[in-house]
Amino acid sequence: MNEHRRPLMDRTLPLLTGGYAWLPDRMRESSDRVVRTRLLGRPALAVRGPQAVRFFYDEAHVRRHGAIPGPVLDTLFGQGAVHTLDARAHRTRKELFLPLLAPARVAGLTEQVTAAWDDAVRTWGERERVVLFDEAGVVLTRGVCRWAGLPAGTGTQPLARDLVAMVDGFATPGPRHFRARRARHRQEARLARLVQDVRSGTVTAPADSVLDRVSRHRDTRDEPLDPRTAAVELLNVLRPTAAVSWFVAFAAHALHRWPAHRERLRAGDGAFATAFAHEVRRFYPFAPFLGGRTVRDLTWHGESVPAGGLLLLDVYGQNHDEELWGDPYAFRPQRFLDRPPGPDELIPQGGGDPRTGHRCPGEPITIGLLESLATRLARLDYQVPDQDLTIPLRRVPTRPRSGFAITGVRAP
Ligand code: HEM
Repeated sequence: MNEHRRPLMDRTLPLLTGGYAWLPDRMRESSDRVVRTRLLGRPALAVRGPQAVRFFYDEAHVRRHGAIPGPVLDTLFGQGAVHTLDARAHRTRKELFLPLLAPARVAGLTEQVTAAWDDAVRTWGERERVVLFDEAGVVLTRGVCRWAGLPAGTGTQPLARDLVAMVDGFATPGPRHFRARRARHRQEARLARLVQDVRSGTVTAPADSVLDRVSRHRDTRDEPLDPRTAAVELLNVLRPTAAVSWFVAFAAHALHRWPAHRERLRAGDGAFATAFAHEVRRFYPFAPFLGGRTVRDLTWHGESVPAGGLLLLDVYGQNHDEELWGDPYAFRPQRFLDRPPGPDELIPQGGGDPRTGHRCPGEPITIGLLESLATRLARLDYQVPDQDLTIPLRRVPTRPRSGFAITGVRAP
């Protein structure tokens, strides 16, 4: 087809400097929501829209093995993580994460996190200034460690800092990236020792807890995970749960800019809390796009990419696509009260089926945590002092620059 139409310049550098806007800007030039480009030295095709989601998640089209750059594995996901597996190896490893979808597990984690939140809030009144992003990271880490069965007394604050650092530094060269690498190295080593202690019986993991399941999990060769890989997968539960702190800071930002939403949250309107959580995840930027290696020559809407290239799913662009959302740059939770999102429409945590594909198994947890924490935020009495609340789109992952500081907290 037309893949040899013109030489493509590698766009890795513009991507690193352009951030969230890079792909949507290129998409704007296309009438068919498809962009041919070159990334990491490979030809690439970027697509968007619910049909494109199904195209992207078809295993006959895309494999994950070898798709994720080393610097992202060494910071965000970990070498050998579930994210990098395909076919039977993926489904076998994914079983480890499927219990996370169960409503009872979601409720259990939400209970632990909200208890940690309520404890923390009682101390905020004594402090001159509280940075919500930082505090939420600690609260979420405390809650998820208890829920996952980690032994008490494993210094929550340093762990929270490391979990947040792993996410903060994955997409950037420089000091943030090296902090992320060090954080991962430290925590993988520590948690690998913990898994060994569980296996040797020195530490008891509560039955059926995440720690217990990771320690006992057997892969396709019916062997336990090596301790380092077990630590990687344990971190694949702890780290993204701590990362909900990004959405907590965004929720605070939304309540500050559009305070009218406070009332329905305060009143405990559950359907509205769900809609609010969806709108926070749609409106605010987090994952810019997803990528996989093409297993054969592929054509989408007349544009082609050869086998061995990259297929990219424009996550941020799709969550702001005018055709899907009508008024994508309006923060309007009501849109999800009028109509719940189709599974391949709202894709901040990927698309398709989390049971068989790579979609995030932590989506119900994220929604549950956001519903509860946004409601608690709406009920909290605080002031928002002068600070830099801009959310720079060139920074990945981004957040309000100040981390969202509050003062004069009065717990309910
Ligand atoms: C801050 C909120 C979160 C965001 C924005 C997020 C986003 C994502 C995205 C974009 C993917 C990749 C989907 C794909 O490759 O197709 C993913 C995968 C994954 N997420 Fe999340 N996630 C979040 C929270 C969570 C939570 C709370 C957990 C677990 C407790 C979790 C566990 C995972 C795992 C294990 C995978 C790999 C799934 C696979 O490859 O099969 N995530 N997430």
